[in-house]
Amino acid sequence: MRQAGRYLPEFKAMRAEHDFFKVCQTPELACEITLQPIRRFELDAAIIFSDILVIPQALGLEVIMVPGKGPTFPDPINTPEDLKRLNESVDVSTSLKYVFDAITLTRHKLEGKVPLIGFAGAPWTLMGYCIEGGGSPTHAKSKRWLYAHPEESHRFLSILTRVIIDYLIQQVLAGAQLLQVFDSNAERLGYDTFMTFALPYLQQIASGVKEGLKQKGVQLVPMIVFAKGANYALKELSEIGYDVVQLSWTVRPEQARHETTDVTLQGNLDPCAMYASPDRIGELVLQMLKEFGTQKLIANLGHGVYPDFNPDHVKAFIDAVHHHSEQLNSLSEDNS
Ligand SMILES: Cc1c2[nH]c(c1CCC(=O)O)Cc1[nH]c(c(CCC(=O)O)c1C)Cc1[nH]c(c(CCC(=O)O)c1C)Cc1[nH]c(c(CCC(=O)O)c1C)C2
Repeated sequence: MRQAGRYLPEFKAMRAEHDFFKVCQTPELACEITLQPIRRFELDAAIIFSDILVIPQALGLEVIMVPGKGPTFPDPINTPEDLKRLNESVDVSTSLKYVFDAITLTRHKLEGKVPLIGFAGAPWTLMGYCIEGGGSPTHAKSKRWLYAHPEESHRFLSILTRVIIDYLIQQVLAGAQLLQVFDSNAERLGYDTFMTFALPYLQQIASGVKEGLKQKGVQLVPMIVFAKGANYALKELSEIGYDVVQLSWTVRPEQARHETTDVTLQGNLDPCAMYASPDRIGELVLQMLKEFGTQKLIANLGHGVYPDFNPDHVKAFIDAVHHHSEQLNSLSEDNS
């Protein structure tokens, strides 16, 4: 959940010297940034430093990081005709080799201390960025495609799905021990559009990655799905082959437990809770752990950290998770 980026002074110092995508493309730098939060905090896992937009880049689209604005496509996909611009036969093993090298290097440097998470953007979210040309408050341009060009939308989503599956398989071969798929723009969809244009592709990714790893004789890794804000489809999300469902802060833990079957949940404290005092953060963590229960839970925020978070408050969150979960676990052992 963006644990490395933006709010850490050591990250800001690195970014003052290097362009964002240059850092992603330089394994030594990406590895160093991945390790920064691990050195500072008692985290239980590391997430490789990269971005979901490296896939559109691999497909041939230009993406630049504009200071104060975020990732920007100077020449986005406007019409179905523009799909011809995509390099559909891209070989990710060469074009995204820098990610795999960063993963392998980071695995070595972690020396088994914590597992390393790899990730990719989901098809709907990546399609959204390619069409909007960057972030958007409504996603009206990309949603327009779903209604005005449904067939071409499916074609676009299928192209992305194939590349994502290949990319995730190769992350595991390079050393990733868990995989997270980010459908951050799911919150823009409703039940029907999500079931038509997002869920089937998320399902194909889970089954495609597992099948691909089996064929290569490689041990499967747990997979996490994050369809941000898709609280209308929690049941469905828990039934499409992922081991973990990440939740945004907009759903009650009790409701999520009730609606999902047999998956681990991940989340879901409001990231803005990091603006509270460290003591208050501790209370909120305890409440969250009580509501979820400490088993089948990966305690986390409900979305990524913001640039102006105080690292001491992030530390308060992480330490409170360990402290309160140990206490709750020992209480339940005493009772059994
Ligand atoms: C997992 C991850 C992501 N980005 C980054 C990581 C690396 C992990 C880490 O920082 O610890 C670095 C990562 N990516 C970015 C930054 C900030 C760049 C900087 O230093 O200026 C960092 C640290 C840039 C970025 N990249 C993106 C945005 C959002 C733009 C928008 O919609 O308005 C932004 C601002 C796209 C993006 N990127 C990502 C997502 C999915 C998660 C989420 O919903 O937050 C999304 C939607 C995923």
